[in-house]
Amino acid sequence: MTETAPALRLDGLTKTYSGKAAADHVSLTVPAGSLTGLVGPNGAGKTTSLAMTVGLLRPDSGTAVVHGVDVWSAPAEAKTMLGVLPDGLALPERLTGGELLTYWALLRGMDAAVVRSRATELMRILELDDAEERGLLVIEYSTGMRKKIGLATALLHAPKVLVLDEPFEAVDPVSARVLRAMLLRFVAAGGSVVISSHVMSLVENLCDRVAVIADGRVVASGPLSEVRGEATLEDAFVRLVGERGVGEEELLWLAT
Ligand SMILES: Nc1ncnc2c1ncn2[C@@H]1O[C@H](COP(=O)(O)OP(=O)(O)OP(=O)(O)O)[C@@H](O)[C@H]1O
Repeated sequence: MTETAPALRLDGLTKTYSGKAAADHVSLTVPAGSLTGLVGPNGAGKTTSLAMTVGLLRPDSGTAVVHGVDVWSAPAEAKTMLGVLPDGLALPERLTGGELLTYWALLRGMDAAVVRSRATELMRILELDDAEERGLLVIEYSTGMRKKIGLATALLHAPKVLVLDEPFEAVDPVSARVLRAMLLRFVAAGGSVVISSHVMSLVENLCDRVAVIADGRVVASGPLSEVRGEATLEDAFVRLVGERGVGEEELLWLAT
């Protein structure tokens, strides 16, 4: 690990499905201590890029390096530094949240007492403690609760870099505030975060850097103020990715 290295350096990450590039030479630097928002239209390549970044999807070409460690040539070392919330996280469902966290952490070789105390604290802060007391299984969780337990698994081993695919999706406003505070605390303590999101106001309020991806390519990246300029992030986003309205002659049948 190199202390002066950026938290993440993506260089030319490319993934092609049936001749079409889902990610097309995606390059991005995430400075240590920053909170970066990754935004882009549906199907732009955000999930594909993040999955290649954290070692879940093998790139056709390109590299992903976390604090100087190549994710694909030194995966074990890289993954100790990464906390990941993947898209559509498949969780073992016949466990309570607490059991899931314990199982996850013991697989990572963590000390059982440390796991117990961190899991209890995380579940209390994320308001999953009540469900745990009732013995609720993850299969019985709501969508937002599943997102929260997924986040807890990402945080449990105290990573240096969090890569979170749509962490705020389906999370209620009170929990979203808690999550924001947790991420800001994480960054203040020297961690680095990348989140993907479709909620421009959230990215604008939370992130200090932003990357816009469209059609598999990074079309803008840098400090939030530079990417959005004088406009709002939403306006800058629409300008960068193109606008699509509903024509006067379209969907007329909806009004009949
Ligand atoms: N396993 C796959 N097989 C074939 N095509 C895929 C596969 N995974 C992703 N794609 C395609 O790659 C493109 C990028 O998908 P991706 O999920 O990365 O987009 P996204 O930006 O995360 O979208 P969203 O905002 O809707 O979640 C899409 O056209 C998608 O259909």
